[in-house]
Amino acid sequence: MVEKRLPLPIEEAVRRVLQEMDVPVRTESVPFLDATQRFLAADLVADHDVPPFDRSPYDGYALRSFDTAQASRTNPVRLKTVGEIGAGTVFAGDVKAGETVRIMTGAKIPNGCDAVAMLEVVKEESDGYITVVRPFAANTNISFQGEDTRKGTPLVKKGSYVHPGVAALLATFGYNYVPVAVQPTVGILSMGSELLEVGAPLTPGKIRNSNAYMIAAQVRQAGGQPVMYGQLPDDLKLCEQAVRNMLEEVDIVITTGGASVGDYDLVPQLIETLGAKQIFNKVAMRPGSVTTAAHVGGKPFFGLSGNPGACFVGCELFVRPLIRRSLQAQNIHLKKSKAILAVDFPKPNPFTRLVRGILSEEDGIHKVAPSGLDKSGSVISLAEADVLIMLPGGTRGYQSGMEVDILLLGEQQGSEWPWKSVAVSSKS
Ligand SMILES: Nc1nc2c(c(=O)[nH]1)N[C@H]1C(S)=C(S)[C@@H](COP(=O)(O)OP(=O)(O)OC[C@H]3O[C@@H](n4cnc5c(N)ncnc54)[C@H](O)[C@@H]3O)O[C@H]1N2
Ligand code: MOO
Ligand SMILES: [Mg+2]
Repeated sequence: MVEKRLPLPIEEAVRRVLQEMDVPVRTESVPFLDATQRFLAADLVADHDVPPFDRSPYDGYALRSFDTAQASRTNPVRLKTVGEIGAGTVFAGDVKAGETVRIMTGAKIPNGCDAVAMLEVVKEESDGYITVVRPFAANTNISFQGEDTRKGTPLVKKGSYVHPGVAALLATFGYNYVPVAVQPTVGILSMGSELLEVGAPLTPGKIRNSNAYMIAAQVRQAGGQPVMYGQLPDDLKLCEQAVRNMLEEVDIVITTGGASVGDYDLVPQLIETLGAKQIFNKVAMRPGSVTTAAHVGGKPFFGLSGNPGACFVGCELFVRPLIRRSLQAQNIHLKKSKAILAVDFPKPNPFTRLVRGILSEEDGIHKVAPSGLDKSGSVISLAEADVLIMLPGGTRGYQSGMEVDILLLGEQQGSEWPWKSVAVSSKS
């Protein structure tokens, strides 16, 4: 008789992973370019005003507004050009009454000037003077020191993802080296006698090991460092030794395959021989119901399903938040949003379904539809999926036009806790 497993609601399973497992938070300082797509390990606070000086937003002439107060078509005002400055050059001295400085975008406003006239609105004379035929109020066309931000302003929080905008701020404030969270190492082992190396030709009964590379990409996207432990046949001794090594060497251990109840499914035996503390071995979700989570002395061990769809979902739901937490990210879970179902799901399912889906927009309405064959064992539908459509388990199906929750894939902002409003069934 096969062991009866007790399925945990997804919310509870995620909660227990975060409660009972830990990945240490470590920080390091890395050269700037290595910090992009990493997570900041310190708050970024402006240590100077931006811009750091009053500057011209246009190519033109810096002048004293007072000089132009009476200027008009019938009363043109002539100003003497006493200098020329481009960005990076500072005009030495003070600009006096009746004088102007030719100034380019980004150059510091010369002392004495309080306005800039764009090149297009002045007449340049051949005798070194310009003529203006309208007044320029004080402060016209000036980008003021500190208008972007003031010294001392908190700008980006510790745990933020270093996207291009954050990179711009880091450079602005002189971060040659950037304090970032150390990427936790995640060991990945594929178990299965049917598995071929990626480079091997197909032979009868065998398939290529796609899960390991999928997980590696997911780990990278989450902010971790994948460590490849290859693939092994369904042999307890070999797999046990490999997992023991992984437990010594990496922060998080992942196996894929053999998580179910079959003759060659080794995860249950591995849990026993390793003396691991099992957190769950069944979750009330499809795919991914056979996901196993355990820890050995606190070190996380995930036995993800061999079915690619189930393996993918298990990694996104359980591994990703652990990685993100060790990076001190603010929102460690997939971002939740809402969309309108574009197809029917008439068959009720006792477990919550997480359907690989494509998000699209039509007349301002966001719609979701499956990205392909939605079987746990299908791999092709993963390629185009940009969301997981959440269909809570229960006794009813879902119809096109209904609003449903979705989890966005490959998105950096994340959700604090996307599970609250999702009803899940605990029926096995
Ligand atoms: N009697 C039952 N059978 C099954 C149950 C069950 O509850 N009772 N659960 C089903 C569910 S749900 C899933 S999901 C799968 C889980 O299977 P395992 O985690 O044990 O994985 P395997 O048996 O090793 O392989 C399943 C499937 O996936 C392919 N696979 C395995 N590894 C890889 C890899 N690295 N890359 C690509 N594909 C992989 C493998 O060839 C199999 O086709 O169990 C159901 N059965
Ligand atoms: O774990 Mo299985 O994926 O429910 O399909
Ligand atoms: Mg199996």
